[in-house]
Amino acid sequence: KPKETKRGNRAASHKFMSEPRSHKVADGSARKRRDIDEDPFCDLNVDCRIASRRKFVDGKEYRTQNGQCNNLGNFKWGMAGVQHKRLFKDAYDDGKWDSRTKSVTGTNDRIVRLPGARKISNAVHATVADKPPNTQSLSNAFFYFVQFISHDITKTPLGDVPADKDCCAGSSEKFCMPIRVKVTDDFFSAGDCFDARRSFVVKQCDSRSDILNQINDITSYIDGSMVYGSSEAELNELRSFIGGSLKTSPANFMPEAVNPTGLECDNVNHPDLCFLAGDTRANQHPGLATFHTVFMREHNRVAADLKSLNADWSDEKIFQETRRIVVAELQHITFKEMLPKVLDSSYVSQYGLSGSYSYNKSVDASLIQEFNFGNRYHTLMPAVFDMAEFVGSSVVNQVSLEQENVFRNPGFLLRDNFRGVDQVLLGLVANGCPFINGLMNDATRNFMFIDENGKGSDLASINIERGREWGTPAYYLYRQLCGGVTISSWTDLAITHPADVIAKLQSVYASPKDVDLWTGIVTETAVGTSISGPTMSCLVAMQFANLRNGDRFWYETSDTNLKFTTGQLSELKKVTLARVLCDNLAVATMQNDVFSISGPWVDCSTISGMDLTPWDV
Ligand code: HEM
Ligand SMILES: [Ca+2]
Repeated sequence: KPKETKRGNRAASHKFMSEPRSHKVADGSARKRRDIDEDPFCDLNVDCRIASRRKFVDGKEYRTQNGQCNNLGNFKWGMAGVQHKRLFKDAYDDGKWDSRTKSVTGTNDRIVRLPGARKISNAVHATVADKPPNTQSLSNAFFYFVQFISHDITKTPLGDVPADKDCCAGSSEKFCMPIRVKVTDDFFSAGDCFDARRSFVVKQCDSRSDILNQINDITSYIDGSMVYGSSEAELNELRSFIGGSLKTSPANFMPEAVNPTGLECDNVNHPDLCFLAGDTRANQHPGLATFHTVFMREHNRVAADLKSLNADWSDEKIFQETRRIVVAELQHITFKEMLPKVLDSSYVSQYGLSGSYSYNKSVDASLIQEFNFGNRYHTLMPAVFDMAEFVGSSVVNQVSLEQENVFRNPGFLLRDNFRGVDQVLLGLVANGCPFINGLMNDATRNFMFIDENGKGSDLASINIERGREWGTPAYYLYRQLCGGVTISSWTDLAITHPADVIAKLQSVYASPKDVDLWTGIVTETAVGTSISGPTMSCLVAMQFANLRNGDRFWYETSDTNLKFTTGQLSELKKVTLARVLCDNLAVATMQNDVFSISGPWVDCSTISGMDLTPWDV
């Protein structure tokens, strides 16, 4: 049973990020991140007409593992390892890579610096009491599923800092990004420091410039890369090579990692269990790890059914067909169940997220760096983590834990003789996530990833500093781009931000044009019953539209070589997350809509799902 501990006190200097894995360049070799600044993709020209660049099994085409040649004219669009795109020119101080630090109120002769990240975090994002529940009845299952899908889309690797170099002690290592606490507050003392690192970077391909850009470690397409990995090598570690299935550990859990380095399993209270998934962040939280477990099981469930329908299929054929089905389920659930709660229906229709699909080969699905901030829904983080069980016909919380004891602690899934995963899921569906506003609970603002001294870190400060070190321009430009609104005075924010928030922003920033993108968008008032303000909605909708329209393998494709049959597609469209959960967990009762806590709980047998008979070919 995992140990449960108490909150600790303050941080002095604390390493909280996982170690980077070596960056795999296109030729398959691995080089240390700190040695690279050329982008190996810039001069690479892959001709997608060559069959070996794509993936064929028995003459049928499937997605490549790293996303290569999804777009036949531009092999690297949406592929793992490619640069993030920018909507605007960078805002680096030197136009190349120096973090954005200057206020617009300064001049060349008299530079005014932006307020420190922790200062903004304290003034704008701090909660005095735990946040009230949201008014939309959104469940914690919603929160962790949004994270699960976000981990299909973006993962920005960090640069490497040698273990003997201490960024907080003033090391001049290239990728050091110490975030310093300048004034003593309720949790930290002046002089404390979050030992963060800058993201890994490569030179922009345009040879006239030395501008450095961040890259995506994973495929941006919604292709289940968090389940299957973003390279053949990662996938090979996960496959059993028997009957198309994925490896498991006892009681049908994900396999345990041989080498847990960099896999976010280092909670000081339970460091000895670490699952291996397609994404390195799977162990970050038991809620997230539960979805990883469910979709690994779903893969194996579907693979077993396909094998019994088609006894002559090879392991490879069953594997690829199953992956294709599971990816279709993920795409369907994301667009039919998740996005309508993330975005107001006006954005869903304006960006064509619900209409009929037609592939557009000129759409680049690679990650838009500003979406990365738009999609950091960290302000919805629940203060506590509940595990629940059925008692009679009601779901009752059994264990309630402080989040910081749960982070990076996947052992909860095995609790109670392996019933933990079911209890986590019931807890996620039965309990609501907090109100949507720019405030963060202490768990992520003060106690994230505590070390043995109970010392944690501040995700709000990190998100703000991350935007600056990426040279992401300030919020006001995106408000202009997305809403056509020019921000020149504080009152111009009144359309999007409540008065008390504007006052908080004004208490730290010298100008409304200084407001950092993440801070600006998470403090916007959400549109309708969604969880996103107008600028956030626009950034999120833009990326999801690209992920759909720019994906040649989208599950609704009508391409004769790639499409599902009409019978298959109509079965796939019956899938709901509730059904997937019923099929893969030891629960007999579920809500039809697991993203809402408003119920009712119904017998799993009444929740319809897909019938695989149309795959009997
Ligand atoms: C269990 C709760 C969560 C924890 C502990 C957590 C923690 C973190 C951390 C430590 C980072 C890296 C920050 C940086 O160095 O820049 C991060 C990034 C991110 N988070 Fe979360 N997060 C959580 C939930 C979520 C949720 C619900 C979403 C919703 C979509 C989300 C979206 C993102 C995104 C998009 C990034 C940037 C990913 C990248 O490209 O590297 N997170 N999160
Ligand atoms: Ca992906």
